[in-house]
Amino acid sequence: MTERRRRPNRPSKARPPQRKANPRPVDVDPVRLVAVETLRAVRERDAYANLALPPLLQQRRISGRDAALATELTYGACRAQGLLDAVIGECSTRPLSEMDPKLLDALRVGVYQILRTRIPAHAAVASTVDIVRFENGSKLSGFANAVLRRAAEKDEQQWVEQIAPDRAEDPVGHLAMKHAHPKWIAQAFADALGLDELEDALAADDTRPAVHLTARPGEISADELAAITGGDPAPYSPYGVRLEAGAGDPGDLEPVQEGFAVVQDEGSQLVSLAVTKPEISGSDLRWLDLCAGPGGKAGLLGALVTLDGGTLDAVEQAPHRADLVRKATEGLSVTVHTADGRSPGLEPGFDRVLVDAPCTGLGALRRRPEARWRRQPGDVGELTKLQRELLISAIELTRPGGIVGYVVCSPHLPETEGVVADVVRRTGVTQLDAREHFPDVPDLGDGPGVQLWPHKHGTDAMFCALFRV
Ligand SMILES: C[S@@+](CC[C@H](N)C(=O)[O-])C[C@H]1O[C@@H](n2cnc3c(N)ncnc32)[C@H](O)[C@@H]1O
Repeated sequence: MTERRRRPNRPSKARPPQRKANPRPVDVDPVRLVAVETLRAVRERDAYANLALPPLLQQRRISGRDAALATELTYGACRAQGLLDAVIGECSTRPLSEMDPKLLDALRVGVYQILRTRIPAHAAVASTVDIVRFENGSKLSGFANAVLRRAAEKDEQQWVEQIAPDRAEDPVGHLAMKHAHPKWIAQAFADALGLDELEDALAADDTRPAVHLTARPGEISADELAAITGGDPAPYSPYGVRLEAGAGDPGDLEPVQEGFAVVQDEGSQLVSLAVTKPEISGSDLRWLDLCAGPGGKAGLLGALVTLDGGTLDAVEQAPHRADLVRKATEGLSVTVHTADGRSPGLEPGFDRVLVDAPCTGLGALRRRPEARWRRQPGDVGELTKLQRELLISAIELTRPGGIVGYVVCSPHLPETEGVVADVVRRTGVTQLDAREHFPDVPDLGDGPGVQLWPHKHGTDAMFCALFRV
C-alpha cells in the first residue's frame, strides 16, 4: 500500500497557521482520499464514478494495487450507499440531512471499509478520521471517530438484521437493504423475476462484471481474438470473447486499438444478432438502427450487412453521440443521421430495424456504481412514452414482412412487456417468439420476449422483443 503522505494544512494568507487548533500535522492516505474525492464529484457534479476516478488516479500517480484498492473503495461505497447511510444514521446523534456532505462522503468510504472489506476496523477508522481532520478540521474528526467506532461494533450481517425490515414480513424491503438497492428497483426485479431469484439478481449487481469483447465480423474470429487477448470465447455469441474481471484496460489491447474488436457486453451482441435472424422473403439489404449512439450495436449490424452487400442507416438524436457512431462504423456501409428517431425523415421500407431505446438502465447497474441511487421511479413514465413512440416509428419505417427488434437494457416491466403490449394493441403488429433467435441460450422463460440476466447469463439484463410487420 502507498506510504501515508504528510500533507500540511494550507497556510492562510492572513494569519500564520494556527498550531493550537490543529496541533498534529495531518496524515492522509492518498488512496482513500481519491475515493472520498470521487464520491464528492458524483454528489456535487453528477459525475460518473468510472469517469471521474481514472484521471484522479493518474494525477496523483496512484497505480497497481493502490489503484485497485481506490477503485474498490470508490465503486463499493457508491454501490452500497443506501446501506452505508442507514448504518451511519444509526450511529450518529444527528440526522444525515444535517450532516456536512463532505463529512458524509468520508464516512461512507470509512463505513464501507469496516463492513465490506478485510481492512482492519482500526485502520479504516484512523484513516477516515485523518481525512476528516484534513478536510473538515478537528471538531468534526471527533464526531467522525465516534460514528465509525460505533459502526465497527457490529458486522454487516448484524447491521442488516438491526436496520432492514423483517424478511418474513417484507422480503423485498429486507433484500433491498441487504444488497444495497433502492426498494423500488428491488421491487422492479421481483416483479420481472419472482421472489425466489431476487436475492441472486441483487447480489449479481454487486459483482464486478467481466469485460466482453466483440470480434468484428469479417476482420477477426472470436477464437483468434481469444487467443490474442488471453480471454475465452463467449458461451453464446459467436463473435464474443470474455476477459477475466480486472484484466486491465481493454482499450490497451491491440485488436481494440486497431478496430478489429470493441468492448461490448455479450447481451448487447445477442440482442443485435437476434434482429438479423428471423427469415424474411425478398430483399434483406436495407437495415436501420433507430437509436444508435454511441454505436456498439451499429458497429456489429453494420459489419454484418456490409459483408452481405447491404447498408445500415443509423439515427441518433444527440450530435456528440452521432459523432461516436460515425467513429464506431468507419469503413462500413453505414450512414449516420443526426435526427429524432420519431420522425427521422428517412424513406420507409427498411428490411430490418433495431430500436435500442433510451431506458432506465436498470439492467446494467453492475457497470455504473452510482446509477441505482440516481435513477428515480419518476423517470419511468417519460421514458416509456418515448419508448412507445420510437417503437411505433420503427414499425412505420419497416416494409411489410420486415423485422423490428425492440431492445432496452432494463428488466423493468413497464419498459419491457408494458411497452410491447401497448404497441401491439395500438398497431396490430405480430410479435414473434424471440427465444428461437437466441440459439443455445438457456433459461429464457416463457417468451415471447427474451429477458437476459446477469445472475443467469453473465450478461447485462437486456430485454428483446421481435416483431414481423
Ligand atoms: C440505449 S442508447 C443506444 C445504445 C446503442 N444502440 C449502442 O449499442 O451503442 C439510446 C440512444 O438513443 C438516443 N436517443 C434518445 N432519444 C432519441 C430519439 N428521440 N431519437 C433518436 N435517438 C434518441 C440517446 O441519445 C442514446 O444514445
